[in-house]
Amino acid sequence: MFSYKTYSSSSRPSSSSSSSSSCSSSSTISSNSLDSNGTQYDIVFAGGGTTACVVAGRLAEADPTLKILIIEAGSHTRDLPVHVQPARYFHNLVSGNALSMHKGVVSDALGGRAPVVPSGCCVGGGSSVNFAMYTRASASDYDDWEKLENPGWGSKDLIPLARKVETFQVEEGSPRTHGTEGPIKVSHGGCDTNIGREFLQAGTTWDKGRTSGSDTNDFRTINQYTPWYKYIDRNTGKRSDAAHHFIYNKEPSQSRNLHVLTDQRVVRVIFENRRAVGVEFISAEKNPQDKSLSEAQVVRAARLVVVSGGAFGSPAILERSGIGAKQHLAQANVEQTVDLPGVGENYQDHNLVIVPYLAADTSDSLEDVFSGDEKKIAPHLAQWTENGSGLLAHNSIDAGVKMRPSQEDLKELGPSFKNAWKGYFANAPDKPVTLICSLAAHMGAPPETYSKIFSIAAVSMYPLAIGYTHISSGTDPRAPLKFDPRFFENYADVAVMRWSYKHGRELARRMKSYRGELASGHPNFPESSAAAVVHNSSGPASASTPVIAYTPADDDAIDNYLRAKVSTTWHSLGTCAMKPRAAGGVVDSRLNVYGVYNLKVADLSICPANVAANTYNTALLVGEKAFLIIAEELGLRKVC
Ligand SMILES: Cc1cc2nc3c(=O)[nH]c(=O)nc-3n(C[C@H](O)[C@H](O)[C@H](O)COP(=O)(O)OP(=O)(O)OC[C@H]3O[C@@H](n4cnc5c(N)ncnc54)[C@H](O)[C@@H]3O)c2cc1C
Repeated sequence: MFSYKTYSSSSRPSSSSSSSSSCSSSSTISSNSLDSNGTQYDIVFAGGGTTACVVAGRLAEADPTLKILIIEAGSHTRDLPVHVQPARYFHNLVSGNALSMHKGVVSDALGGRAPVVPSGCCVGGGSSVNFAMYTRASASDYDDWEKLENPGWGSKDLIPLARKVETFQVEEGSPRTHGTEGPIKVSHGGCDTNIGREFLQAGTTWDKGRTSGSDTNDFRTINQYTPWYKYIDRNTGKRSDAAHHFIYNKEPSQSRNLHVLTDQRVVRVIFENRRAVGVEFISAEKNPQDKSLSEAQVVRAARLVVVSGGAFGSPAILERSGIGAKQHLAQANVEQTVDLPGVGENYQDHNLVIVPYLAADTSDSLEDVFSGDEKKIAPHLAQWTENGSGLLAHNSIDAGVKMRPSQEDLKELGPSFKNAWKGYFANAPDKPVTLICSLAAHMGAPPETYSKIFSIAAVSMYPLAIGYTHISSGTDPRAPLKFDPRFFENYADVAVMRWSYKHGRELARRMKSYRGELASGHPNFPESSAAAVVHNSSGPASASTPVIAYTPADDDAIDNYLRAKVSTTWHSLGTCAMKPRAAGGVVDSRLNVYGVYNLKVADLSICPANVAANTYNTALLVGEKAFLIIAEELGLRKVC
């Protein structure tokens, strides 16, 4: 077992990160040491990602006397170009810096692959590394949460918080659903691309069953081709993440008692008589000499411990604290203190394929900014530095559609999807089945013969796959997790992606920039098939060109391709679900962990069910709601 060292001003950990040492150390927010006044805080956050930043930042504003500590496994992100310049997200993804990689088990459903699901690992978590795509859930998603005995979590409660959190810098947005004064900025980004415009053009001229509009993010609109907005500040061109907009932006008067300790991993929560009184943590950096993990430290929380480690980190912290299913705890030599079999179960994500198409030389592309070559990036950097515009203030994604199938589409989706449709979608008209968008970019190595590529991404919104994540070590928070997302284990999930691939392909070949298909990024159709890959094309198909006819052999080729290619959408959630304990719940509707006191979970692990959107927005809403709950319990009535 660990020996504890309790923090005092003379026993501070040293920073293990170069990026954190490059941050200003003038305020407690940027330094990497504990409060010199002592070891006890009012509230300690285990994890400093998206949701934690919202809750801690709001609490610090509401009561600057509250002593708050955030312990984050990753490093500081303050003013670092790789985090604040939006298009650098691709670099983060390729380098794996500021990410944790979670490797799943080898799966037959994925053609023998082991899926890898990254999550954010830095101050700001996912919000500081994500693609900055702005989409919002369907109102019925939150209403479904409320029906699971979660009063106060329905759309009528959360939509006002969605307005509160954002400033929508797009003229077309309705003030009924969009905000004008919140810290998180949403805009078109630094420019728009011809690829986005062509996608909208193809959708509205060819796809007669769907409409076009300016905003599909009012929690209700679906089946509409619209511009796709971004978490980018129109005025500065900077990423609108939770770290810079809830933590690093604080005035000294609000941040004196708000402390962020980076590069440290929380091992477990410390209890006295089932009351959470602090956490134990160790350096996040694995030191080969440190076999005993003997340098564990403890910090105390007088009023509350909030576990905010995300869908992977939070269940792991609970399990190492003795909270979970006996079988999983026993395998990691952890003594069970609370029997909560739902911990680490109910893992959910979205399925993604990004399909590449050959593009005309005149097409806009983020290939230079994605290249990582600073010489190619230089002109974009100059423009961004001058006025925050251009492709560096972009994510390549300008347009999309949330798709719900027509009767004809339902035939294509086939019998495997029938029960899902009847049970989940048929009576919820605001729920899309898939989301399709264009990218002025190629998310892979550049091909040898063509320099320009655009892509079409398809994301299924409610995969039936439900996975799990559990600890493999009871003492080492750096040990890999036992993880299986179970992607594609239900054939209906494959059918949804096959339909999405076909629809996206029809759109792509009608876009003005279309010049054919990058064969390595498409199914291996028989050469004689009418569906065979088009190696090059002089231009697009017309709107009236008949759709491609696929044979059963073609469908098999698509299925095999999807099994080989499908990936995470980085939207992990659900592993400490907010629902009744008897139904496998981990937290109640006030985010309290069942069976103990003074312990809450606040992040996307609490989602009891999936949402039809990229998940940053839901993390912001969970943060705003958690703040209201905690503020009320602390008696900060002014803000409630
Ligand atoms: C690559 C990527 C691209 C994405 N793209 C988009 C997008 O374009 N649009 C969108 O809406 N959403 C996107 N998302 C999803 C979205 O960003 C996340 O769903 C959201 O940020 C999750 O918030 P969270 O608070 O639940 O967890 P996180 O933000 O992941 O925060 C959890 C934090 O806890 C820390 N932690 C974990 N365990 C410990 C421990 N033991 N001790 C200390 N710290 C710990 C982690 O390091 C992390 O910083 C993307 C995510 C990723 C990773």
